[in-house]
Amino acid sequence: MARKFFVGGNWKCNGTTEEVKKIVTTLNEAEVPSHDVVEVVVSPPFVFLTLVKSLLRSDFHVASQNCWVSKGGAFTGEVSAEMLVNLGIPWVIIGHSERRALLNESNEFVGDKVAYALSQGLKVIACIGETLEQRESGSTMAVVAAQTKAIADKVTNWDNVVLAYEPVWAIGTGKVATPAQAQEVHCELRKWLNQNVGADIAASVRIIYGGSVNGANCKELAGQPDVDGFLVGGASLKPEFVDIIKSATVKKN
Ligand SMILES: O=C[C@H](O)COP(=O)(O)O
Repeated sequence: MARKFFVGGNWKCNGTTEEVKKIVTTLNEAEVPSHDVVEVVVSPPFVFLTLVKSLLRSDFHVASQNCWVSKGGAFTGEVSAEMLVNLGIPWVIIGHSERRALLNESNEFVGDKVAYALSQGLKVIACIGETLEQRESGSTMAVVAAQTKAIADKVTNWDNVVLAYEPVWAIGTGKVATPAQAQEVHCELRKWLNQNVGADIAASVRIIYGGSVNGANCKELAGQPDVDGFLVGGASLKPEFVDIIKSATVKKN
């Protein structure tokens, strides 16, 4: 089954109203491959979600950067999956390494969040990835398999899940994984899904790469057979995000 290329832009905790409008204008004016070729989702901070949704071209979609693990209620500062659905926000990023590291989100908590968001009808970009120490000690696959298992334990239908492999050592550091490093982990993840979840799911789930992706390195990464797109941080705030979207055409060549 062909996996449609997916490009996500994670704006993280950045932007003013004016800056957000400027980024959206750039995206709206960009000539990019059609929606048949690439799916584009941008993820502004909560406070800008409705503004971006109202201004953004209709072939691109928006994602929240997080949501609460269960039904809303007395959880000060949190935003529930129900609220995102109510606002017409189709996607949510869950388990980003910044939340795992800074807010102590465990594998199990991330798995619960993914399952709850899916149960409410959201589509999920689920993030996994190893630290530099874990990579250097040779435990990359054990770490990402455990993170994926915590999701697989709670999820039966993977139709609305995109798996984002984001090695922590590559995030915001300018040290992008080499195409071979990315391909190796993506391929192993697909094998893990094949053995532990099912052949159809392994073949159809999109595994995207994140970590210092930019306009210069995206094409070579996109050329790897198991790299189905990107989750972009810093470069998604810049015009070069358009070049990253265009790298989807590498799959057609
Ligand atoms: O979610 C995106 C990743 O954290 C990558 O961020 P980056 O492109 O700034 O390295």
